[in-house]
Amino acid sequence: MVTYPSAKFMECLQYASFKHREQRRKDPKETPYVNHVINVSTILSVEACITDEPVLMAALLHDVVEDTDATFEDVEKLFGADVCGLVREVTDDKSLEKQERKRLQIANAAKSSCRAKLIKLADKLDNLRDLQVNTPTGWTEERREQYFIWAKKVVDNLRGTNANLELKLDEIFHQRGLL
Ligand SMILES: Nc1nc2c(ncn2[C@@H]2O[C@H](COP(=O)(O)OP(=O)(O)O)[C@@H](OP(=O)(O)OP(=O)(O)O)[C@H]2O)c(=O)[nH]1
Ligand SMILES: [Mn+2]
Repeated sequence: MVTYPSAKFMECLQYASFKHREQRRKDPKETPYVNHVINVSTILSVEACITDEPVLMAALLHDVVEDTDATFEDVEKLFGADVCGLVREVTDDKSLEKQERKRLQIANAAKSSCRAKLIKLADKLDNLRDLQVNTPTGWTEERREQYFIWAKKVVDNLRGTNANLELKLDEIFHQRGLL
């Protein structure tokens, strides 16, 4: 018998909330970081109607290796090779310089699998929704504007993946005068 949500999905949620427990977002209210990864998984489930469970799980884990002490080995052992492969695809190499990481996000977007592209689209949608209402602490207007411009370059390389998510992103780019 299949029951929803699955035990594996719940374990994923618990693991992500534990690993990100001390991190906060950069918004003035210092939202717990885990809210972002929950948003990304929820966008995929509710707004994009994705039922591919490893994708929804990888969405919960998409920043766990990049931003906590978790390793790909941990993720593979706990959640399997499929979920781990997706997390790998969406993880930036933090040892690289920021400019190079930003350049690689644009270049790698085009080469990603369809399932990884879904996660990246939802990730950017959540970050941009947040940026529409908040300026992260310490950011100038110019930096916020540059993020929208860069995010559009990433999204342009993710197109043809999910019409609904792309429409919602395009509404934001339109509002910012980028489309
Ligand atoms: N909009 C927004 N972003 C926040 C907030 N707190 C943290 N972030 C993260 O900040 C990143 C953008 O900041 P940058 O200065 O451009 O990049 P950096 O953190 O990698 O140095 C986003 O990462 P990214 O690489 O675009 O994506 P990802 O790391 O989420 O996968 C986003 O996840 C917040 O309150 N609002
Ligand atoms: Mn993210």
